[in-house]
Amino acid sequence: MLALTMGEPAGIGAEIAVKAWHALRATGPAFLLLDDADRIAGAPVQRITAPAEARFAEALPVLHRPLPTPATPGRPSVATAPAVIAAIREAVALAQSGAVDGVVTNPIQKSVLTAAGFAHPGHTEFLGELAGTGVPPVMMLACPQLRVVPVTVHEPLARAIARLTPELIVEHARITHDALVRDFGIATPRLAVAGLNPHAGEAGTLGHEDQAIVAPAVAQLKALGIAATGPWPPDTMFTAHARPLYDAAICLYHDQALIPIKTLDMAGGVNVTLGLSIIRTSPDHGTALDIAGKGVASAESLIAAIRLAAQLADHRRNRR
Ligand SMILES: NC(=O)C1=CN([C@@H]2O[C@H](COP(=O)(O)OP(=O)(O)OC[C@H]3O[C@@H](n4cnc5c(N)ncnc54)[C@H](O)[C@@H]3O)[C@@H](O)[C@H]2O)C=CC1
Ligand SMILES: NCC(=O)COP(=O)(O)O
Repeated sequence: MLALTMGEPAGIGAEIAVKAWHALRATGPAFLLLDDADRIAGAPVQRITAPAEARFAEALPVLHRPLPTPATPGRPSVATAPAVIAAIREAVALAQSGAVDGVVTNPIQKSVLTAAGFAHPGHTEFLGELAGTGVPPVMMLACPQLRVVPVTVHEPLARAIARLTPELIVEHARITHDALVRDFGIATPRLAVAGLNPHAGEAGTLGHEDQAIVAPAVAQLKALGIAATGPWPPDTMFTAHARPLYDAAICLYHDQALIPIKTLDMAGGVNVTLGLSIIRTSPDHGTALDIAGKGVASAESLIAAIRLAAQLADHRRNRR
């Protein structure tokens, strides 16, 4: 059993949760939804007070957490932000207590939570606070053809580049390596570290960072016994020819990682947080306010996130 959070109530979260229930009710993985049960349409709802009560094949189990004000599709409100945040907290607590196997989060409207006083750029950092393990929480996006890990995430590009150090790259690569072994069942993960500049700096003629920052990070990783390579020229490392040569690409900034995976497989991509004491996945897309309430949202990425969370939880359990 997994716990699925409501996400932004004015977005597509409830709609794709219902679609995911229809797709998975016969086969699983089973999940419960933390949301206002009164606003769930399109599926039979079972109001539960604890995960163990859920009869997933019969109805969508909902831990009823009423919203203070009805949500209007496409128009997020700061009034619902406390409920959105509380659902994440509660899902994490359920996972920490062992009542559920992991957490799947529906997308949040970050600007609205920020306006309501939420101090984190996104789930990843909040989850690091709630369920950290002494290492930074690391974002991975995964689809069948590719796994990417951005070393810097939600910050202006100029600042992200200024923050790059060999230590930061090594730290993210080590956490990725350990998660690939522990949760993904890959015995000897191969990591490809992206370059920053065109042609990975063209021997220093197109920027110094590849030689000064990325290459030393790769050397440190090799010295640690990790099968790391790079810096890879960023424009060719995501081709069909290159992808089979590594298990995860360590990328230097948000869009270097997310553009290739969303272009390859927006529907099947899953966001996974590495370095937590619990399992957490999420669809790779956002709140899709432009289509909220129209009934046209795809639940494919959410379904992939639910399936992957169950697989990761199984791997972790079996390694104990
Ligand atoms: N894990 C999370 O909580 C995430 C939250 N966000 C947040 O979502 C908000 C909106 O972000 P955007 O950049 O506009 O990205 P978005 O993914 O919400 O939307 C981009 C485009 O993709 C479409 N789209 C997204 N999901 C879809 C689905 N399931 N089915 C069909 N079409 C879909 C939308 O209609 C839109 O045209 C922002 O506040 C952002 O921070 C974005 C990504 C992840
Ligand atoms: N662009 C990816 C993203 O926004 C995911 O953020 P998070 O809420 O999972 O930290």
